Amino acid sequence: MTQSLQIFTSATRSPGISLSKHSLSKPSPSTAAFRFPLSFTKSSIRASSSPDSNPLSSAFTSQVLVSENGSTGGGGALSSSVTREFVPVMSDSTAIEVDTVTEAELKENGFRSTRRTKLVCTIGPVTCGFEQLEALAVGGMNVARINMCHGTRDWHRMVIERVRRLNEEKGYAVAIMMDTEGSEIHMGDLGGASSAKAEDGEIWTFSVRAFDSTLPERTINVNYEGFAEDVRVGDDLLVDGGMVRFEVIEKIGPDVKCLCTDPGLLLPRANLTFWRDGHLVRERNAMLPTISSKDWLDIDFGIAEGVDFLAISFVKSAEVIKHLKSYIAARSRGSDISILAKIESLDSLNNLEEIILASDGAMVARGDLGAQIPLEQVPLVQQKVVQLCRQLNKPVIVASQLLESMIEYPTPTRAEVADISEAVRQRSDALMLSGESAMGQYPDKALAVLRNVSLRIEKWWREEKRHEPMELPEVGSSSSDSILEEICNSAAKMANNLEVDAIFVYTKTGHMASLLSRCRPDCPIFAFTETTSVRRRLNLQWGLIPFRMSFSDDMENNLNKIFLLLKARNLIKSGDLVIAVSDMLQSIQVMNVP
Ligand SMILES: Nc1ncnc2c1ncn2[C@@H]1O[C@H](COP(=O)(O)OP(=O)(O)O)[C@@H](O)[C@H]1O
Ligand SMILES: C=C(OP(=O)(O)O)C(=O)O
Ligand SMILES: [K+]
Ligand SMILES: [Mg+2]
Repeated sequence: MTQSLQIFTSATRSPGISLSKHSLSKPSPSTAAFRFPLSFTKSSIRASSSPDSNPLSSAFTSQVLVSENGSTGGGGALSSSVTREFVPVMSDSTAIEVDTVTEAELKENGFRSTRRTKLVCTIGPVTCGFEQLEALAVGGMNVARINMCHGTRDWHRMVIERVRRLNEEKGYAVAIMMDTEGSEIHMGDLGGASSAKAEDGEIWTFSVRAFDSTLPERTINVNYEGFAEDVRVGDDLLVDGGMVRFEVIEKIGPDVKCLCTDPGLLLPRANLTFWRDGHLVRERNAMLPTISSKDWLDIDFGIAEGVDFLAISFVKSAEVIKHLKSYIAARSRGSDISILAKIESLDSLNNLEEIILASDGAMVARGDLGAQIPLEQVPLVQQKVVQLCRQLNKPVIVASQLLESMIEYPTPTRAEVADISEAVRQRSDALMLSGESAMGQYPDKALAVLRNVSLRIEKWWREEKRHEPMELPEVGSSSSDSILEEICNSAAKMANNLEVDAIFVYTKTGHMASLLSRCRPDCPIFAFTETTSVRRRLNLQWGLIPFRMSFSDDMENNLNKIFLLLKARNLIKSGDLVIAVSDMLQSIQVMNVP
């Protein structure tokens, strides 16, 4: 039986919202009398509905319209007049696109076991091959990140093409994130070396000179012309936020002589910050534009290549995000690139809420963040950003050094596992690998650690019923937004109380799926959407399993079709309990799969 709660609003919406009971299915005595007792248990619902009494079971003989391009359309799908274009739905299970890894996971272990936390992998020299990309996709990579700090545009184009091919040929929906270089101060390329070791007591030269051929020994190129002018003797120079530390001892024209005080490995294009009297010197950085001229060219490249996400480095204010959004809107109408703000500078912390509100999501970029604020504050900032993003309904990624030791070693440290657990426990949308997958020795093992720790913590969370209440303020401004939000909040609550197997959501733009994801329900959320790009973008959000298929405005049709398609692929079975919501119809339906 289908039990539905439908919300009717008057044409003007203003005179108030009336809640009313209504069934989309044939009226039956039980649905008409339906009230929602929250003490209902899953078994009591199961016991009260038998497949035979389900009006939906008649749909098994129905047929759907398949248009010339192979997509299905719903108009009149249940009508009995069958024309040449109609083909039986039972043979049309390919009309739904779902991630091959998720499909295998669902078949093997059922709904409860699917991973809710999404995984982002930075692609670099060790993972740019087709087979290596495929291995990451098999291992659960939801988003591939390319970092414009490194590599040529041709190299990035090649990676994008390979990910696309992987999606097309092998049925994945790996999204692509392009991360800008940003215009902070960083070192040059180390003359082609993959790293250089700086030892305690050594004197190194940091220079803004352009060296034509090979770099002199113990010399580092700096990208920022004002560098030699700005630093002072006695300043501390931190590479990558303190991985290696120098003290400025002498300035000679464009060269700055520095004494190594904390030895370590220098990596190409590593970030540089300088500190004076215990404070970050940032006057000059504040003058640098967030989006450099090179970044603008990279952004044009990203738009042309159709990347799904643009992650903007060193965001200082909401204005830069708004400016970028209008730039993209003007350049490519109808573009649906999501803009993620990287929270990695002091300025971003001062304008946090505005920045997140202006963006489509955020990244806690702990690498550079740890170079700008005392390290012991980084976990607090992480907690705050993750929480704020969820409240504002923006996906959030926790990034950098999650498994740093696995660049070199095949197993993580206990501390790294604890760090990942904490990010999962905070219920961040996604975790990210950087050097571990870009240039480490064990990219697949690192990904497996993220996957296994996520699964374990999520399972523990559900078993212990640890619903940490979080106030979810209204994010929309119109009354129809409020209705959608209430529907999602209620549907998620009902799903937990009734222990349903899955929530189904039909969403054109992905918005309603993200509102459900924000509630972090116990069960997975099957998000059905019509466009491939929305499907890829939903892949970054917690708990969503995005499917692509076409659907009509008729929810009953859509549900029938989905049940048939999913059953044909053994992804659901009769008796599974689902809640269905849609942004086309303001209703919540609870039903057993016929
Ligand atoms: N496209 C690339 N080409 C070469 N090396 C790369 C590439 N992307 C990443 N790497 C390597 O992986 C390391 C970690 O990547 P990431 O964290 O994204 O950059 P960064 O260390 O500059 O913040 C980089 O320092 C670099 O050595
Ligand atoms: C993710 C980060 O940015 P990038 O790797 O581009 O420096 C970071 O700083 O943590
Ligand atoms: K970057
Ligand atoms: Mg950074």
